Parts: sequence; structure tokens; C-alpha cells
Amino acid sequence: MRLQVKGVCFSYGSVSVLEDVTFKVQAGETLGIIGPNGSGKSTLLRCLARVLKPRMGTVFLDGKNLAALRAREVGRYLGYVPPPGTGQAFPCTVLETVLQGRRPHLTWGVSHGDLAAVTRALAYLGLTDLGERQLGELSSGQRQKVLIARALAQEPEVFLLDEPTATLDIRYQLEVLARMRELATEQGRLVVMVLHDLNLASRFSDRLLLLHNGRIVAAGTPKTVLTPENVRVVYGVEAVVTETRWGLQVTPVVPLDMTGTKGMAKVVLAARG
Ligand SMILES: Nc1ncnc2c1ncn2[C@@H]1O[C@H](COP(=O)(O)OP(=O)(O)OP(=O)(O)O)[C@@H](O)[C@H]1O
Repeated sequence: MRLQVKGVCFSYGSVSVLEDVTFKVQAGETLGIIGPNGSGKSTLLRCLARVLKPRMGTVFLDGKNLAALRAREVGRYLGYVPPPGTGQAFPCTVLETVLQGRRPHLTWGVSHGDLAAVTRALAYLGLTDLGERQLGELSSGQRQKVLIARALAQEPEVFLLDEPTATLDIRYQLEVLARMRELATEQGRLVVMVLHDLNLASRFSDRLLLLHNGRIVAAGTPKTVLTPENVRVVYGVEAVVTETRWGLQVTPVVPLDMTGTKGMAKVVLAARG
């Protein structure tokens, strides 16, 4: 499976949010999309998930135009996890929600294989005992785990995850991101994730796309993208970037507009080494 994004532009009404976004991802790869608030990350992911239709440009899956695929094919190829806080329209139990992930695979009703996939996904996220609970009764982190479990049960070729770990505790942040990496490297799936945590993004992505004002301003390995210069220009923050055995460690030190503040000059000089 190959995901190719060519010249994608998107606008909400007359306001342009994505401009000429072009990149490729191969099976086996994990791509992290990073960038400041409002830079267009979620909009881009929703264009990849066919939730939104680009104003210009095309998304290809294995050379086929995503816009021309049937809904069932899209469901088999793409598993989309919306960002935390995105509401579920109907009252549903945890089990029913995770079972929805099997919908693109169903032919004559729910099979043993479908139930096995659901059971595995629930167990993986520690949700087995919550199966009968209503989604609306869960904590935000538990709800997020259910949506990730639904995508795991779906067993798609491509995982599209929008801030999957934002509401998860540190154990499940690691569990979920490590699982995604494993699905890519060991089962040849393709993973695209929007992440705010630059350290997790560096640790669990093969490549990063850095978005700023709807454009890609840097793309490549975490080491080439997460430079102090890029962090300064895009986020407006003076940061120290160090290499560790678990990936890069980005430590934000001070917002640029505070670097002149009394007492901050020394901190900035120390940050720049
Ligand atoms: N439904 C909408 N209607 C109009 N404008 C929107 C809509 N959704 C998002 N926007 C605008 O599009 C821009 C990009 O939003 P998007 O959610 O893609 O950014 P983001 O990088 O994911 O931000 P964040 O990090 O805050 O989640 C923002 O300026 C936002 O206000």
C-alpha cells in the first residue's frame, strides 16, 4: 500500500487552510504530522480519510484516486481515529462501538473472526471489562481508547490517527504508539498520526511532516525536522534539542517574545549552548 498526496489545497469557505501539500508514505512506514495550533494538521488528516474533499489536488491509494473509491473499499483501506472530544451521535456501548470497526468486512453478519478481532482490540487497550458500558459514561481517556480499539478491530491497511494519545496516561501513550509502530514494521501497515508531543513524535515516527500556516515547511527524519531553528521559526519558542536513546528530547525553554525579558537572556544563551 502506498499513500500519495499531490498538490492538496483545502479551504473552509473562502479561508485557505492547506496549500499545495505533497508527500508520499509507503507501507511499513510511520509518519508523524506536527505543527502549531491551527496549522492544518487535522484538516489534512481528514482529507486523507475522505472526511473532507480537497479544493484542489488528489490523494492516491496505491495509485487509485481516493475520491473515486467505493465507501466499503475506503473502510477496508483506511481506519480513521478522530481527535479526542469528537462526539458520537448515537448512544452506543463500548462493544457496539468497537464492533462498528468490522463493518467494512461483514458479509453475512458477524463472524467468529469479527468477534475475535473485537475481543483482541478490547483486551489490548485494557477495555475488556467495560464492554457493556455506554460510551457517554466513560472518561475522555477511556473513550479515546475505545476509538483506537475500533480502528484496531477494523484492521485497515492505513491508520490515520488524530492526536491519539492526547488524553491517555503515560502507559497507554507508549502502548498505543508502540503498537502502531509494530503494525507498520511487522505487518506492513501504514500509519499517519497527528501528534503535539514532539518527543513522542520523534520516538515513534520514521518521518515527520512539519506544517505551518497550511504548508509543509520541513519533511524528513525527526533529526532533520526537529531542529532548534525549525522549532523557533514555526512554534516561536527557544528550545533545546538533545539526542537520547529513545529519540530526540525537545525541551521548550522560553517563548521568543519573552527572550528580552529580564532574567530570560541568560536562559536563552544557555539554551543555545
Ligand atoms: N469546520 C471549520 N470551519 C471553519 N474553519 C475551520 C474549521 N475547522 C478548522 N478550521 C480552521 O482551519 C484552520 C486549521 O485547523 P486544523 O484543525 O486543521 O488545525 P490543527 O493544526 O489541527 O490545529 P490544533 O493543533 O489546534 O488541533 C484553523 O485556522 C481553524 O480555525
